[in-house]
Amino acid sequence: MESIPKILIVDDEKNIGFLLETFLKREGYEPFYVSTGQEALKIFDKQPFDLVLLDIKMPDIDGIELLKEFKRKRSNINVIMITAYPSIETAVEAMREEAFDYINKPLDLEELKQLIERALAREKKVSKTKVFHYGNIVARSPAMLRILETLPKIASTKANVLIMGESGVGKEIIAHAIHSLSPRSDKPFVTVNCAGIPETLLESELFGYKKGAFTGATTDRMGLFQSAHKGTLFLDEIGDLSLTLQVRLLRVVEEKRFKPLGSTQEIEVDIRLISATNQDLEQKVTAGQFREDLYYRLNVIPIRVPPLRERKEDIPVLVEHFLKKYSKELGKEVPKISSSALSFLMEYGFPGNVRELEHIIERCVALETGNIILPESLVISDFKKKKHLLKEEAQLPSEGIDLEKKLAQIEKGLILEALKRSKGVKKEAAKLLNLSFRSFRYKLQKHGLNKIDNNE
Ligand SMILES: Nc1ncnc2c1ncn2[C@@H]1O[C@H](COP(=O)(O)OP(=O)(O)OP(=O)(O)O)[C@@H](O)[C@H]1O
Repeated sequence: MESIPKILIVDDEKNIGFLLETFLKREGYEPFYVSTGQEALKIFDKQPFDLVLLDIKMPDIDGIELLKEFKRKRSNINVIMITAYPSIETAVEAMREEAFDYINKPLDLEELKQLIERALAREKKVSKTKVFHYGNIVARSPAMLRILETLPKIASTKANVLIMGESGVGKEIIAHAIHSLSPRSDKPFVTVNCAGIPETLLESELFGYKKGAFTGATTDRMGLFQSAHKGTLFLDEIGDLSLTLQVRLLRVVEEKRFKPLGSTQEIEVDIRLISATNQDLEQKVTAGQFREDLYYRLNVIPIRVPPLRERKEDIPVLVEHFLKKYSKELGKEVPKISSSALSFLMEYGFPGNVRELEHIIERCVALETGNIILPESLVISDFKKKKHLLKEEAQLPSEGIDLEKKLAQIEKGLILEALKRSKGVKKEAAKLLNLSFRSFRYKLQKHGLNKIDNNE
């Protein structure tokens, strides 16, 4: 079933806003009108709009600034600019900031209708290969897109969510997105890591204590349950929670109230619980290590995040995302990744999932001096790399291969890499490959690369 396209209208002239709202409803869309830039930014974070109609002249935030902000938040959002003062400069600027198009006031509704249809058709065309940007989350794999598309709906309910997946797949970032999309977004998002904290400490962290509850409790302390009141509590590594704490947690989940340690008074809380685990909780339930009743209470909406090796389409977009992120942080120009380095990453198994990829790219950006990332810049533990390369070298598909062709491909790849690294200086490229200039030139010819217009 196709959903009705949601369109955000941003215009300080209320009569135009209402006119557009009525018009779009009549055309079968779901419009949402706001009259200020501030409101627009707020609502944009909460709803998955398909298109934005944006007035270029806004009193509180300039339309172009808003456009930039929308694009920063979701680079693939289609925005049509509305302008009362047609000027080449503003139109050019809007297009430079990647607005879909612009339309002049007084509005020609027929023209607008066609523009909207074109913009939405483009959205549909690219949706199969689109890169999803939500806040800090980027994804392209169908598996992740399916998960991300459900988040606004999940966020609009109060149901508890259990996110399952290996370490580093992005469970916390998803939990955070659910919170930001929810009506609780302006209330706290509190994270608790249930692993590695001794039971008694975790208990006092979660529930807080009264002064004198135990030796060392010199003042009252508010627990995390209370800090998350009206907001979201994210319980990471829930599988590590002791059976005693599971009982206490179950009570809070069921009764929405609890007593801090040493207190006789109950505190009522209104929290949405999102839990995460990298363990097989069902198996823990069977083994008697996790309470079944608690499991069902926490797992009202399950989200299973696949490991990165099962959604390789995400690797290139994540690489690009992290390259930009860390170049910006370090004040460097964004480097490009060579095709050989990218293919290495595409083949790699990422036992540490997205976190591992993020660290690899962070290190690369920090250490890289050139503007192209080569396979050797990827600091993956040597052991893993060697094992991986050996596997690569020894791979022979069951149907066999055309050895000559394969070797020629490898040769061409290495020649291109050498040329890149030597910035096109052929003599240096030849040196990198331990070839005489003559045989290097011969090989360029053989691979049809002799047209490369570079200095020798
Ligand atoms: N789709 C994504 N887009 C951008 N960044 C991501 C994505 N997925 C994960 N990350 C980044 O990878 C790192 C690990 O993600 P996160 O902490 O959410 O994983 P996790 O599954 O909760 O890990 P753990 O089980 O170890 O707690 C974070 O820095 C996060 O920002």
